[in-house]
Amino acid sequence: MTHLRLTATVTATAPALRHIVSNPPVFRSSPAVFLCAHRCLSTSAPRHRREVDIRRMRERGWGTAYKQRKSELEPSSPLPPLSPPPPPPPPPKDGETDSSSTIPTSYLPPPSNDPNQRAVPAVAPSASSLYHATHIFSSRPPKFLYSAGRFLELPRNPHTPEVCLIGRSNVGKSTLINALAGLSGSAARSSHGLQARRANSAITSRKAGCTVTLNGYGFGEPPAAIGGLKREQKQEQGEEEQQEEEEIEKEEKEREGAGGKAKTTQSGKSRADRRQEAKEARLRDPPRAHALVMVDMPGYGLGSEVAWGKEIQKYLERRVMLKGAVVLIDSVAGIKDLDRAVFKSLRAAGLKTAVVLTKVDKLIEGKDRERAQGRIQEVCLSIWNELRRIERHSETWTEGGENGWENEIFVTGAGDPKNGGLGIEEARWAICKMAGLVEDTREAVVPGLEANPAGAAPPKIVSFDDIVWAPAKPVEEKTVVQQEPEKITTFEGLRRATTPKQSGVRQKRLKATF
Ligand SMILES: Nc1nc2c(ncn2[C@@H]2O[C@H](COP(=O)(O)OP(=O)(O)OP(=O)(O)O)[C@@H](O)[C@H]2O)c(=O)[nH]1
Ligand SMILES: [Mg+2]
Repeated sequence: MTHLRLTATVTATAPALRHIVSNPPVFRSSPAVFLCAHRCLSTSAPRHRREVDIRRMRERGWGTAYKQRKSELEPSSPLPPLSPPPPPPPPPKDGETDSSSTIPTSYLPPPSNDPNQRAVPAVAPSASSLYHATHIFSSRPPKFLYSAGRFLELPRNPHTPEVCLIGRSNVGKSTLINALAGLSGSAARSSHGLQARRANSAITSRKAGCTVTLNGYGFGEPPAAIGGLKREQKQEQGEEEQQEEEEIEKEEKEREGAGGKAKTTQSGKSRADRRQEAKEARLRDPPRAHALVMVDMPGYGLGSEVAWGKEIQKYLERRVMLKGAVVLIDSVAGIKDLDRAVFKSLRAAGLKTAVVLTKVDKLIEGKDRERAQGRIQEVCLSIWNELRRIERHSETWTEGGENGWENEIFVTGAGDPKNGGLGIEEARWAICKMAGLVEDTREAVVPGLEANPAGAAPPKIVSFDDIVWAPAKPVEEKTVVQQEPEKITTFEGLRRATTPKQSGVRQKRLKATF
């Protein structure tokens, strides 16, 4: 009786549940609802658990929240369309200030001639590419694929791009995986035990050394051309293969009957043998089921083991579909010796590398925006300095190189209980870009130079014949008189003034043509 009632409840609510699960950003404000919906849909969850979940969701008024959202979004489709991108979140009301929203989520190195040498906030990716990346991560719940203690225990992956998260123990790798999957701050960080495994989430812990194996998680739908073939297409493909095999068998029988030998290749195998091998390989490797595989690694440092390091090294060097590594650095602790060693390993493996700062919410908490940003910029600068130093010993692992390191550093607060989700959309985008799933369509902008200053009229385009040429100006000689040196009041200022560049007592005559 209970079973029947439960089945009926789940069936009746399934479209709504699926809608909630496929729209995590929309339901981010109600993480409990999202988690419960996620668990209810998971067939592996025990019956009593699902019933409790549904009851809890009702208590939390999920029905009202769902109905409101449903009327705002497209009612018939379980997934929102890919374009146009969703509207940006509404601006905060007067008096309601959210410090995290004002912190830029990615930084670029300063130009070499910048005297301040401060990290420069990067231009945000386009709304549609951000949306595309979010769609890959949250169009359906993640799937826990494997847990391998050794490199040789890893299942084969001949087709799906893989990106791994690597960092010191307790830096927040597993929490970031959960946040990428759409869990809000507190749900992402308090994902423990069997319950987390059942919900296909990564297990997190306050204790260092929680993750001890390489754990793979599948995200998103596979592209239709590779893994997501429709049933008719698959049937057609199967029929063609069968026909071909039959023809080969027939040919060989005829040859054998005529006293000839079966046609063999240089390796001594007949075409039929090779075809058989290929068929077996196809059966061994299931078709592509995801757009992307994320691998959560055991952390290095506190609570780690030497053997893990060896297996990770093998993984970085030999995994065929590994498209890149995301190195996580704790924004409070900054870069450490072990991180430097890992950058060197990535250089040796010739692997594309990106850096993500974690736990930025801790920096923001209780500090004003300027101070928090100053600290973030400091950490970014120390990371770039380190990367540039390590890069000197390689010709290929270079700044911005195809198999080098990304100079854009992303900042996140994946486990922030208050403002969970800080920088997560951008981190998703960076990972998808690494895996070749989205493109960077941003134009390179020189910091400090706006492409089109606000209020300026766009330039008028005229034909070549209509161009009115200005009369040539006579070349004039200009005397540039340098300003009087400023008054030195500090010891630091005195030291600077003694350098030949800034002494500034001589007048220079410069000949300039305009
Ligand atoms: N405040 C805050 N805490 C975080 C954040 N990310 C992770 N944490 C906390 O940091 C601790 C470690 O997080 P994990 O995700 O388990 O770290 P890990 O890197 O997977 O650790 P290992 O598996 O031991 O290597 C947990 O207590 C999290 O709650 C964050 O963005 N903000
Ligand atoms: Mg972990």
